[in-house]
Order: sequence, then C-alpha cells, then structure tokens
Amino acid sequence: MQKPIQVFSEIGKLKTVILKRPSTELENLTPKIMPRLLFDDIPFLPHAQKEHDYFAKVLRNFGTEVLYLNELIVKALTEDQIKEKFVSQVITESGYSKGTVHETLKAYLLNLNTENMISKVISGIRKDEIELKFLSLEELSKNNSYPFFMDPMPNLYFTRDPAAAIGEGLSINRMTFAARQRESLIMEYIIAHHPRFTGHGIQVWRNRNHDKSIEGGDELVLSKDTLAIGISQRTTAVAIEDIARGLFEDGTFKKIIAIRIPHSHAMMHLDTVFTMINHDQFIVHPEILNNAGQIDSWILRPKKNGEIAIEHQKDLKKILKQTLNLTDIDLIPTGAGDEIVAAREQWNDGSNTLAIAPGEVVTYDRNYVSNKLLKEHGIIVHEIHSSELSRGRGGPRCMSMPLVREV
Ligand SMILES: NC(=[NH2+])NCCC[C@H](N)C(=O)O
Repeated sequence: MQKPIQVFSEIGKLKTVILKRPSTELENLTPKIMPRLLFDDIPFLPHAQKEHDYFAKVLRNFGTEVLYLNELIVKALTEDQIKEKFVSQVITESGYSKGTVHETLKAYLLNLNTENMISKVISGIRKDEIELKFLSLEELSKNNSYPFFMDPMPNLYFTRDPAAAIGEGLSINRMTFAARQRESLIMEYIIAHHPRFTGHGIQVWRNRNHDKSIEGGDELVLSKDTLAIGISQRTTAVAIEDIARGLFEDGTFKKIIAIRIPHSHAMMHLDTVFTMINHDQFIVHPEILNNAGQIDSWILRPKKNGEIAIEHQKDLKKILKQTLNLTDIDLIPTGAGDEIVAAREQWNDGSNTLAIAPGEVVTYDRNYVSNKLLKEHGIIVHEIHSSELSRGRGGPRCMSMPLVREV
C-alpha cells in the first residue's frame, strides 16, 4: 500500500500537497494586533484568494493533487468525541483552560456544524459575538479592551511551517510565537484522525509537546539521506538535536546540515534565504554569506554508540558538494546579487521557491530580477501573482506542505 507521506527530496516531482486557502482570518487583522500576528500589512482578501486559487491551479495543471487543510481537519473530526476534545483543547490553548469563557466558547463552537466550527476557530472569535453569563472576578477584571476571545490564525496559509513531512514521517512543530502555536494542533488531529493518515503507523519525528521550537520553513529535505535545518529566529539548536536523534535512530537520514542564519523577521526561516531548485542548483540570498561564500554550519552525523558527531564547516558550496556527493554546485544569488535588488526581492520571498520537479519552480511574479536569472540558469519558472499573498511574508514554498514527492 502506498504510504500517505513520502518526502525524500526537496525537488522531486510534487505529487501531493496541502494548501490553506486564505479566508476571513485575514479580515480580522488590525494595525494594533498585526505585529503580534506576524503580518506587516493587511492583505485585500478577495485578491489574496484569487492569487491563491491561481497558485492551486498551477499546481493542479502540473498534475499535483491539492488537498485543502480545512477539508482535512473537518474530515478528521467526524466523531463527536474527537471533535469535542479538539474544541476543548483549542480553547484551552487560546488562554481559557476552564471557567465561564471556556464553557461558553465550547457551547458556541459545538453548536456549529464542523465546517463552520473550523472556519470560526481559524477566523477568530470576537468578544462582541458572544454573551457571557456568571463571570468570575478574575474573568471580569481581565483586559476588556482586547477585541478577541480567540485570536485569528492569519498565518495558516503558510502550511509549510506547523508541520513538515520528512521521509515517511513528519515533525509536528512546536511553534515559536503564540500567534502560530495553535496551528500545529490542527495538523496533529489531521494526522491522528483523518482516514488518509490514521492507522498507517506514521512516525512523528518530534511532536509539539516541547518548550524549544522548530518550524517547517527551516526544514529542507535535500536528499534521501540529508536534511538542511536552519538555526533561526524560529528553530532552536536544541530542537534540531532532538529531531536528529529520532531520525538517526530510524536510520533513513544520515546527515543534517544545521545552518545558522540571521535571527530576524525578514529572514525568519532558512527557506526565506535558501531553497533547492535542482539536483545541483540552489537560490541563495547573498546577504547570508560573507565575501568568501561562508556561513556558520554544523554537520550532524550519527555515531555508532547512539551519540551525535558534530562537525563545524563554513564553505556552503563545499558543504553541499560533500554531503550531496556532487562535483559542482550552482548557487544562484537572489536579486542577481545586487545589494538593493536582493534585499527587496528577498523581503518579498524571491528566494522562497517551490520546486515542483528538478529544475522547475513556482515563484512570485514580483521578483522579476531573480526570476529572470533563474531562467538564464536553465530553470523552468511558473510565476504566480503576488500582490496580496506576499504581505504575509511568505512565498510559494511556505504556502505549501508537500506530502508526496517522487525521488
Ligand atoms: N516558511 C516560511 N518562510 N514561512 C513564512 C511565514 C510567515 C509568517 N508571517 C510568520 O512570520 O510566521
């Protein structure tokens, strides 16, 4: 029987992917809460949806099966008991573990059909939607000016981050910021209860019950035995060692390149500055490398006694050649290496390419300098519209969670 998750490559023909169509959660963004919810602007929803539908169409036309996150979670919650447990947990993780608010939100959500309940959970619940009775002093004295009981989840269209398929398993991620922490709960329920996944013995390399974070934008499957993981604003060195232990013990993966990138909002994940586009071609934001093409990296390998060997290296080309057994590497600079163009196009995810086959990528049309250079390097580029989607600070790779790729 075909395994529901098979990702042994970053570039193999993309067979199945999970997307989330942006919806009303984006309309609950306001200037006050925007920074906390990790947005820099408020996208115009109808246009964001059009752009996203076009992205999905490009993938479908290519032959990729597109699954939508909302539909997966609705189907995972068909049993009343599981639905109730999910609702309780998401309310608890929104800050109400018990009491009148918890009970009232629970009754409100369970009164909706599952599809509407999920849309509500994702779009957020405003305080003026609900009437509360019998509040305790603690509840009465809480900050009343805040407009939401449950925050919207506007970042959910970046399906790459809350979970990442690696081999025949996945990591279900402990997210860094509160704004995204509930997102991986949705993935946890999908993997545990959706008929497509349940009962297949899917390995969870690292679950979300940890203090130290890791996010999918930092997790790149470079080959069937090598991963690259960013040490970043979102992914801790501790979490990388944790996941390395599980993966090495299983035996499928044998090398992890941990690459330390700047800890900033513009470069929050490794895939915002470095993505793989062919067996020997990568796009890289020039700002992360010094003049000698170096960046602090550590190669993790399993030792015989179950411990992990760690080797410090700096030359990115050399590291990639060594770990992927290649004689040469084509590192294509974002923005053609121009200081200003590179910074501008990186900000709008010019380095965040989604490979759909070796040498064939989906990118944002606005990054025309990088796109032109990719074509000059022989890459087939499918450009998608990006005026609104890019305002969430993520590109085609972030907006997709591959489940199955050819090797
Ligand atoms: N894999 C990625 N680069 N994801 C981008 C996520 C952007 C999102 N606004 C965040 O800050 O979390």
